[in-house]
Amino acid sequence: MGRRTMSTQFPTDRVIQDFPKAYKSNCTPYIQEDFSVEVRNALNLTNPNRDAYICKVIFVGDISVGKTTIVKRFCLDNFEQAYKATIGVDFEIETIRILDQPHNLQIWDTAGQERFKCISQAYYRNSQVIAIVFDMTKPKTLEDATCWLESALAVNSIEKPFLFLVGCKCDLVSQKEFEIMERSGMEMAKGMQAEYWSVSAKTGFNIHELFNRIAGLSFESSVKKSIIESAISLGGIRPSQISRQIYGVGKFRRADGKLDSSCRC
Ligand SMILES: Nc1nc2c(ncn2[C@@H]2O[C@H](COP(=O)(O)OP(=O)(O)OP(=O)(O)O)[C@@H](O)[C@H]2O)c(=O)[nH]1
Repeated sequence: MGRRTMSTQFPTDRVIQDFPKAYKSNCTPYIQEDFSVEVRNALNLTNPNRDAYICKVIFVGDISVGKTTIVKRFCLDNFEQAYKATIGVDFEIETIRILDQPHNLQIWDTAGQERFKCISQAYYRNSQVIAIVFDMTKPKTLEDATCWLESALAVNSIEKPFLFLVGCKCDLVSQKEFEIMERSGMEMAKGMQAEYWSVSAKTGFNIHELFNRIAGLSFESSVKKSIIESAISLGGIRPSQISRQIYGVGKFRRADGKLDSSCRC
């Protein structure tokens, strides 16, 4: 289980005050650059002792691509060189303080082995964030990413989860290979309407940045959802008026800065 810390002793790497940025601004469908005014205003009115917002995050991808190692690097800050296959699923929970509110990331690390797929699929439901991991040294694992996305979406009850495509083990490739794989990964991510990240669980490159980004986007979405739910319960809004922007709906910004018309929304 991940590090649990009393709210008064939060480690600084678990505190977010500014909206976390994407790895590459031209490879994300989530174009928001700051917490919205409505979210900041709502938090000012929030009971400081309210329960933490909760976000379920699942990691999927081929066998041995680095899912467990990414999660362990973030939660425990360690790196295990020896490979131990995940049997079914593993679970970690990490609390991040965002704009002085606790936000719990429930992180589900699923098995890449085919024989465990039936078990792990049962845990895909209600995932606000789906992170599909591939191994930057193995192009086939990037090709398989769309299958992982389809199976994760097939059983997910959240209409528009945030999608991340994560290239792991970037410490093992040469600069040229890195550029080639990153370009392929970014193209794939764009087709999936996912945000792209290159990371190394060994060196720690981009690990905290990735999780902070996941936390920031999901927190904003959870607060907006609770604002709308309160408005519905007070009778000020009809369910049919609920904004489609609550979950991971977004637009791609093209290199020229314009919004891509191929977005899902
Ligand atoms: N050099 C390097 N090795 C890594 C990195 N990430 C993972 N590994 C190694 O790759 C192997 C597989 O990593 P895991 O995290 O167990 O892979 P997994 O995707 O969880 O695998 P399954 O449980 O079978 O689905 C291990 O030997 C790790 O040490 C990385 O960023 N760099």
